[in-house]
Amino acid sequence: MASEHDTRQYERRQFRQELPVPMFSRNDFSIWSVLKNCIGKELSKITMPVIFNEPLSFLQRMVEYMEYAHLLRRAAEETDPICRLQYVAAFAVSALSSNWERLGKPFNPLLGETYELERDGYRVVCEQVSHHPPISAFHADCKDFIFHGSIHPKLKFWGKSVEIQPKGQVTVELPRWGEAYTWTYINCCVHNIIVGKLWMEQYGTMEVTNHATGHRAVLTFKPAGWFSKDLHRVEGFITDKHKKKLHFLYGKWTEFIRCTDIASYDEYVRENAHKFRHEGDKGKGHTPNDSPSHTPKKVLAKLNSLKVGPFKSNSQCEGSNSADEGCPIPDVAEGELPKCDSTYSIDIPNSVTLWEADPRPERSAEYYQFTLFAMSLNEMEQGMKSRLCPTDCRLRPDIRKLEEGDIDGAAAEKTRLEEKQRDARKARKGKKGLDWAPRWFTLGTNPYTKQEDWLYSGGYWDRNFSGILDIF
Ligand SMILES: CC(C)CCC[C@@H](C)[C@H]1CC[C@H]2[C@@H]3CC=C4C[C@@H](O)CC[C@]4(C)[C@H]3CC[C@]12C
Repeated sequence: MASEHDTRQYERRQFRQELPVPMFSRNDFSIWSVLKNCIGKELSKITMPVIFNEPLSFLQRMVEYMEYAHLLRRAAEETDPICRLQYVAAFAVSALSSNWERLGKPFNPLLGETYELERDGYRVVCEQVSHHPPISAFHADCKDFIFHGSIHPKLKFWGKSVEIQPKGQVTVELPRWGEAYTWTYINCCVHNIIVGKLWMEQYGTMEVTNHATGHRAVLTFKPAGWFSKDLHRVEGFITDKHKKKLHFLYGKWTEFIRCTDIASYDEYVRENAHKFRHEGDKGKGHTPNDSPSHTPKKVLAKLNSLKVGPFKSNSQCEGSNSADEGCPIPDVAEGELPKCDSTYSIDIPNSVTLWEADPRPERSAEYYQFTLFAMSLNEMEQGMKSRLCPTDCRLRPDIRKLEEGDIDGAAAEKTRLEEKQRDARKARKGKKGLDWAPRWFTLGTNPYTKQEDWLYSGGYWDRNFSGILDIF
């Protein structure tokens, strides 16, 4: 199939490859000194110094999901529902790849803030639909697919780590096939808040369901594990509606995802049982040979629970009030950055590569570890300013100032905007008929999952922006 050619048929504009100035070093600043009094709190309620921000709004960060949108177009081209699911699942994994090494905090969107992007034949519109709790909604469409969802990122600070549990769901619709796919977000955790180098991992189980056929891709994102053998690894199965396994998917969310048929997978496991373990190996008599004899009992118990099955996402965190108990990843020594064991690479015969991450731009480290796609998201393109909705993040002065390297200016603007938001809320309070409501989305029910969801009410692209509130 010709998906590469397909993307090429769309107008290829040249976007900026770098930000205006390199970022300020954060080496002289300690996150711990800011957060030490906030253990157990929701991070959305904590004001952090701008130095820990990246010059993007969370709405823009959310749109980074679209970096590999060509996979959805590719899915729509496939005539076999299993192939379509493979590409939708690959898209779901690819959407997380830009998070690798991205440890700056995006700006909290102001209530009513919006973001739009038109690229490669698709367009997307986002809106901050709620402030407390913070909820962001997005809706992307083109002739081949519709992709929409909402995120409420719950950030919990646990002392040594910050745990992020994004609530909400995403839906992909392929109109040509009358199909809808949905899945939910997995958790992520930022380590080494007190000492050492920050690092992030994403873990948990993601179920991509095709509601029309009952096919499912159940993907497990693994915690780093002992000696970081499983750092960034993802694997899982495609099953039919009777839960029969059809294909095996494996890879790393930072690099690639591959797919093989179940027969090749079974054979591979039989021949490589000593080095390749997965949830299905449970009880096959294999003992981990990498648990040092001096490992404390408590840690070993935890290790075993991680080794034998898909990681149970947040159960360890719930109801725990110990600061040390947050993210359940005890295996990497405190303060250390896990190194991936590169000799442990798997390549199963008869595999097809569904997705491969593009390398980061050369000077990415000087620019908040942005991908090329991220570099362009806050760009004010020619002729854009007059057409944009007045609530678009590109017009936010604090983000623009940070992008230009003016930390103090950014901090002052951020404070001003947050005060303005507070004043506006106070002014609305108690005044009948002045209740704030999102402009482009309404709270409804997702027709496929029957869950509460924010659905696009349409009209944004008519570009009639009269009566839009001034939030900046
Ligand atoms: C104290 C400092 C280090 C906090 C920094 C927090 C940063 C790294 C956090 C804040 C909000 C977080 C995001 C919240 C929600 C999502 C959606 C999910 O599908 C992928 C991860 C992603 C995109 C998170 C990535 C990490 C993130 C950007």
